[in-house]
Amino acid sequence: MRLNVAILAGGKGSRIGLDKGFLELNGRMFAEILLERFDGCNVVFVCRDKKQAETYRTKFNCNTIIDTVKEFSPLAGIHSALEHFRDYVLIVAVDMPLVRRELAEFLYRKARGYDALIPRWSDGKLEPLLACYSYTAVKEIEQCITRGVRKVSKPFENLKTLYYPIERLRVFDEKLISFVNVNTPKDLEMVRCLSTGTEDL
Ligand SMILES: Nc1nc2c(ncn2[C@@H]2O[C@H](COP(=O)(O)OP(=O)(O)OP(=O)(O)O)[C@@H](O)[C@H]2O)c(=O)[nH]1
Repeated sequence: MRLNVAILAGGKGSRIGLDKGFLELNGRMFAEILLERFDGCNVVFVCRDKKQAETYRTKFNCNTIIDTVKEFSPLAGIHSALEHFRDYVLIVAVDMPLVRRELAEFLYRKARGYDALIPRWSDGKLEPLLACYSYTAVKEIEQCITRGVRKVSKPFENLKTLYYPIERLRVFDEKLISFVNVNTPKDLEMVRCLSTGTEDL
């Protein structure tokens, strides 16, 4: 399936002190790993500004777009991605290098007919940065941005959203490592351990 994939890379990475796309796992940068993982898909990196986009294009030979609203939140990146594709978009954070392609493809297929599909843990916690959004959500997102609402999941409270139980995704990813994201040096160590012995990483 030819997915539309938008990789959010516009964060500051202040807790780890580096653009998270440049972090390395088994000698490859996260951005490279994700580009390869979604080989054959329509992939864009959503960057915070022209300078970052230029760096990504030079370093990774990839397509880039820029946040519609500067220094807002990942919601601006999602908005920008929807305006770019004007269709369904799988959103992946650049700090999730262990995402499984099969799981992502399932989310993309399952989102048909909804404004959004957001994976949800049994305790209610959401994973809006490994989720699928429809262009039909764009107006609601704009309204939130205009009101200064930065919370990514907020616009979807008023839309036709499928909150998909994450436990059911174990068929694609037994340990659910797809959802592990790297914020700190300790997280990076954990991801390096998890990737040991994992196929295709
Ligand atoms: N395009 C875009 N991506 C963002 C923005 N803010 C965060 N992200 C991305 O969203 C994901 C989660 O970001 P966070 O971990 O919450 O924030 P961060 O700024 O990357 O890191 P910290 O500065 O340590 O909080 C990462 O992939 C970021 O690159 C934004 O304003 N625009």
